[in-house]
Amino acid sequence: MSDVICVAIGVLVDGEGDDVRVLIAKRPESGVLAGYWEFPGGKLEKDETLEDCVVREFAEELGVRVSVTGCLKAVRHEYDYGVVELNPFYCRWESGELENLAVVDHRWVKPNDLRRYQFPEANISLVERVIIDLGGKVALAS
Ligand SMILES: Nc1nc2c([nH]c(=O)n2[C@@H]2O[C@H](COP(=O)(O)OP(=O)(O)OP(=O)(O)O)[C@@H](O)[C@H]2O)c(=O)[nH]1
Ligand SMILES: [Mg+2]
Repeated sequence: MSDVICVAIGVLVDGEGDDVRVLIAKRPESGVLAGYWEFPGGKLEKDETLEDCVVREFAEELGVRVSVTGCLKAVRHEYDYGVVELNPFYCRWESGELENLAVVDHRWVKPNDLRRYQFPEANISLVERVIIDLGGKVALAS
């Protein structure tokens, strides 16, 4: 089996309660998974921790400094170009203005609206997890 491609991605969260929003970014219209929406991130470099990787990717792709506040369960997915392991982290904004440096668009979306965007197949369970974590509560009958 070929090597697993190790990737760190960040779920940048802003606001709380009914105002909570998550940042998503659109991949370039050419290359792997062209035009899909994603959580910013990228491939782990040599001698780098997953947390350092996600912080570096936000700086490179969107020009902002973030910090890691938590982690989510890793997901493995087999694409035709190889097996990708996504290592997701919750992040918060620290400084800088968002710019589309290596993405073509970005949006702040309500967790429940994440399902309206086309994410890579590997992200499906992660999107559901984020919706639950960020308050996608089910109303309980009393
Ligand atoms: N960034 C990111 N990559 C994802 C997500 N979901 C997912 O399957 N991937 C896959 O993870 C792999 C690596 O991500 P990437 O293309 O962002 O890597 P990168 O920033 O280092 O880009 P580069 O290789 O052009 O330098 C790709 O195969 C991509 O399709 C996601 O939500 N965010
Ligand atoms: Mg990337």
